[in-house]
Amino acid sequence: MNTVTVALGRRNYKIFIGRDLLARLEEFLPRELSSRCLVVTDDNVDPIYGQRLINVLKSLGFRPAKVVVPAGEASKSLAGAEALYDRAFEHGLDRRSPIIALGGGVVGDLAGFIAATYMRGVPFIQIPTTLLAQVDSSVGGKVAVNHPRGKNIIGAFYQPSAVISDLSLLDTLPVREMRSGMAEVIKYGVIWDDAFFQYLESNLDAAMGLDSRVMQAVVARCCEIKAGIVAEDERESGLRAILNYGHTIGHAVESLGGYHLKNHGEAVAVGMVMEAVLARQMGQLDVKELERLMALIQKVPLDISLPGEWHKQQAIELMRQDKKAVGNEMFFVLPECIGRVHIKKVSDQQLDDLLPVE
Ligand SMILES: NC(=O)c1ccc[n+]([C@@H]2O[C@H](COP(=O)([O-])OP(=O)(O)OC[C@H]3O[C@@H](n4cnc5c(N)ncnc54)[C@H](O)[C@@H]3O)[C@@H](O)[C@H]2O)c1
Ligand SMILES: O=C(O)C(=O)C[C@@H](O)[C@H](O)[C@H](O)COP(=O)(O)O
Ligand SMILES: [Zn+2]
Repeated sequence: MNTVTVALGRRNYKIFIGRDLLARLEEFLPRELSSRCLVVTDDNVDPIYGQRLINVLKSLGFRPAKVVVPAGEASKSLAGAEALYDRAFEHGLDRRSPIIALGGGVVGDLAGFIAATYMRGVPFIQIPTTLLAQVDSSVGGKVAVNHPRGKNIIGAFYQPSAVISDLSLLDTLPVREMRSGMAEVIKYGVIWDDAFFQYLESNLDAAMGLDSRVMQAVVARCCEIKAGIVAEDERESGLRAILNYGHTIGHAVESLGGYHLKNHGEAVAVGMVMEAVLARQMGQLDVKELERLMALIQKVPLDISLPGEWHKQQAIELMRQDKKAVGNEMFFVLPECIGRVHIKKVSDQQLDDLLPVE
């Protein structure tokens, strides 16, 4: 097992990474929790792991209630949140009652939003069940629901008390979701660590085949990188924005595809390639580095074509709502080489030159 600490002073917490951790839950939970707790999961994960978690919690003396939301991005909404508040009240949760997210990034972001706001904050435990959630969304405290006009618009920075990344939960993950998670894995190589990118170039097949040693190394390295960045800039006043590489375009692609033509990781893969092409057009990225990125993404394989529902002007409007934008000015995370990115203002003309019409 690996343990990674997110160093935030009194709000320090640990990420536990290994196989078969669910059965050892007691070792990882913080002390002084109330017995009543709320498990949030979705209707794909619940039939596979829901009852197992409930049984473990009961064996530890907890009195768990469970909310099962429909799988998919639509559950990450204010309406979805309201149902969870109701359940929290009905079950008599108090300020020491943990909210436990058992699922992918959708469940984690939604449950975290409830934990941040119910009674102005209750303990939050992440048990991520997708690769994407284990390497990214369960770490760092960005919790949110979507607004019809934009993704993650209503949210908070609210850190979990512990993250339990049980790698054996990935055994049942559909291959499409493995590939999607791999996009965010590749992101860490581009923004921070060429050696890790090289490791992926050599070990991608083993990772996709869920080789235990490789998967352990991959999830641990991603968490280490994210933990370091979040510890330095928890609320994204500077450095943390590099975690948003691929997302300015990616979020627009995800939204234009109605959140189903491309899921989050698939859209981020498109965004990473297009933002690398933008860096290249601006004379900042060597063509060989762009080719390395495209080769690794295609090896996953992830499809880097735009969704059928692509409309250039709508995409630009969506990009203007990006949280890195200041007034009318748009900022992008652009690679200089594999392992190093910087944040750069991009003009309307530069964006117009990059994006295809249809
Ligand atoms: N907070 C953050 O820092 C952060 C970072 C990255 C992404 N996100 C958000 O995360 C979301 C995407 O997360 P995701 O890719 O995990 O998607 P997801 O939560 O929708 O899960 C993907 C699919 O896999 C299923 N699933 C989950 N675990 C499974 C398992 N072990 N076995 C079988 N099926 C399983 C789910 O039911 C779902 O159908 C987006 O909303 C994105 O905005 C947040
Ligand atoms: O943790 C971060 O910071 C990230 O940006 C990680 C991203 O992968 C993630 O998709 C995040 O939810 C995007 O946040 P947003 O601020 O662009 O909504
Ligand atoms: Zn992301």
